[in-house]
Amino acid sequence: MLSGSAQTGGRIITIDGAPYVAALQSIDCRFGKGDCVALVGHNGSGKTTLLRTLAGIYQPVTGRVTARGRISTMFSSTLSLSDMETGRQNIGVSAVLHGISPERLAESMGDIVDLCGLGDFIDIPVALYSDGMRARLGLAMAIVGDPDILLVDEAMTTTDARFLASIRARTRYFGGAETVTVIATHSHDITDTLCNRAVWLEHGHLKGFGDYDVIMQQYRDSRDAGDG
Ligand SMILES: Nc1ncnc2c1ncn2[C@@H]1O[C@H](COP(=O)(O)OP(=O)(O)OP(=O)(O)O)[C@@H](O)[C@H]1O
Repeated sequence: MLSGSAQTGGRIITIDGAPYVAALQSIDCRFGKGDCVALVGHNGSGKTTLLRTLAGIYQPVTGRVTARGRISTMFSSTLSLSDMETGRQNIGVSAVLHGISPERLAESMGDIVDLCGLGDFIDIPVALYSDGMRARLGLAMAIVGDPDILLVDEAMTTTDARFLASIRARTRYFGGAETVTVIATHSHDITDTLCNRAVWLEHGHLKGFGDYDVIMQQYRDSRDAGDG
């Protein structure tokens, strides 16, 4: 359903005297329906770059990314909530941006609001929200358009485990049979609960890819040995 392959440097290179980082090299992996994938690795290993490449924000210098289905993202860098608007109004704007008709939004708004679990806060300005509340709203806004592929980063880690369990139980994401979810994070207590696959990056290289428990065991062993 979603596959990526990019060839680049994976090192600091100099062009016309200016330094550049070739952030990913020889990445070759494929995700399918039902996968909830953790991107793991040390700081600067390339997780965010891979996520943005999968989202189409970055184009690989060589190689290609193929995605079948609609992609939606929840990235800390682009969690563009309008602070002076209420949570409900922000959901409305997101629905328009995702091409949802007013009729369809009217039908689903109650469920989305309920999913956020923000109670009365849904109708007050977002400026008054905590980080976790903003993340709850951001995740609801990311899935309002019913995407097939959901890409999320550390922004969602400020939500609590109960909320993520509820999202998993009540939506198609985080392991639902018809969708792909990819999570880039250092919060492995979250991915331990949600993910069935893992991509382990090291200095922009694919160090491991496959079954979550197997790859994470290798990753943790490597860290314990002081390699990661
Ligand atoms: N906007 C940018 N312009 C140029 N290089 C960048 C940019 N963002 C990241 N890089 C470089 O790309 C490499 C991978 O960074 P990336 O943010 O993808 O890593 P990461 O695994 O998400 O890191 P972290 O865990 O610290 O968030 C790093 O070497 C970084 O210096």
